[in-house]
Amino acid sequence: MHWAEARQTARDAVKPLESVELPLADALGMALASPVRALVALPGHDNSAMDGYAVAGPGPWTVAGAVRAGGAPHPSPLTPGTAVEIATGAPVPPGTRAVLPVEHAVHKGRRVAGTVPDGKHVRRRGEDCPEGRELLGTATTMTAAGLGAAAQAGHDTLLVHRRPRVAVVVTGDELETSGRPRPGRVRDAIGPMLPGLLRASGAEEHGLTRLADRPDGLTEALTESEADVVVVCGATSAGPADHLRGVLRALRAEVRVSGVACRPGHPQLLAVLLDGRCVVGLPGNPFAALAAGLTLLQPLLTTLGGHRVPSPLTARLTSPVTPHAEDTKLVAVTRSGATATPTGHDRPGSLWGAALADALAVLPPDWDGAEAELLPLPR
Ligand SMILES: Nc1nc2c(c(=O)[nH]1)N[C@H]1C(S)=C(S)[C@@H](COP(=O)(O)OP(=O)(O)OC[C@H]3O[C@@H](n4cnc5c(N)ncnc54)[C@H](O)[C@@H]3O)O[C@H]1N2
Ligand code: MOO
Repeated sequence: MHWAEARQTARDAVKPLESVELPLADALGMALASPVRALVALPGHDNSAMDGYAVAGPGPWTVAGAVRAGGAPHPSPLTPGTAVEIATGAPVPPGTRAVLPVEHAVHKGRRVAGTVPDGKHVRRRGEDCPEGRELLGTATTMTAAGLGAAAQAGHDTLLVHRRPRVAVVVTGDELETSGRPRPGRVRDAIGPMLPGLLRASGAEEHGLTRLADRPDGLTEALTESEADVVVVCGATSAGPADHLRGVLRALRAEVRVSGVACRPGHPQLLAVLLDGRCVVGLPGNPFAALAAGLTLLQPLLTTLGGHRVPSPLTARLTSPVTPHAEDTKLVAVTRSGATATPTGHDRPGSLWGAALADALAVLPPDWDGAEAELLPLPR
């Protein structure tokens, strides 16, 4: 299957998960399941944009008191020729014509003078956002600023799609999990890489299982997991130790993507189990696993989490790369403004190039050598 079609198939394979109501602080990075509206007008009252004097009528003005933000409002409307000392954010008394900033005020005993145009430095109730207006639409991913905006608008909790739970199964008789690998063995590089990829896709890890290259443990890992998605690493190919496809057949899973025309990441797969949960097979070659993680797993997880499809990012490559004759090539690059530079060192078995990079450039077989789409790498 073509690379772009495989990504779309992954997006379309699932629907957003159910919604949960969470305190603001817990909703960072999650997608809204319903819009955030302003529960109050913003700002909530006419107030001063400057520290200075709220003045009525033409100057000079007799100063008749002071108002502070959060303090008691001025007891009576201002009459022409009077002023009150006022702090930024404090409610302006009725009758206020403008606020004269303190640095523009000339003091003459109990009177102040200065020039200020009508309406200057007064923020009117509702001028930023009227009460009831939608601030953020459904599917917006909550950022730090988004949480602040929701708090300004009077919210304590948000209705968001729950995070997808992902069980990880790392297979391979040859894998070691610590230290320098002994002769003939290799360190597991995918186990340490996946949590960052899952977090960046709005998902959470729900258990990691290590399996030898045998089918029985794999069947249990797929059927007994309570995760929404099971990711199986390193059993996707056609070798005698690659059991994933056989196990999926035995479980009567519907294989939606069986191999993607991309390099690396060629033998990746996506299947849906009879109960609707998904299985993603990532190739064992570590850079191929990363490429597949961005091709099938990330779109699947962002749909489950209810997020919008991000607008594509593009850049011009600073050095020539020859596209593959038939497959989409994924190349590790570093971005700088509108350009991207290949890092090299990005053969399927090596994560060195990807570790130096901040994106993968997507080069289809018919790439014209101009702009390339970039997939940002998780940080
Ligand atoms: N006859 C064919 N052989 C292979 C094909 C093919 O189409 N026909 N495809 C090749 C490609 S492309 C890839 S990618 C790999 C995918 O293989 P598997 O997903 O079955 O993975 P393994 O065979 O178990 O391992 C491949 C390679 O990666 C190393 N590995 C595995 N897991 C990890 C890990 N967690 N951390 C680090 N390295 C890992 C493993 O030692 C092997 O060197 O198949 C090709 N063969
Ligand atoms: O496509 Mo494999 O995924 O080259 O390494």
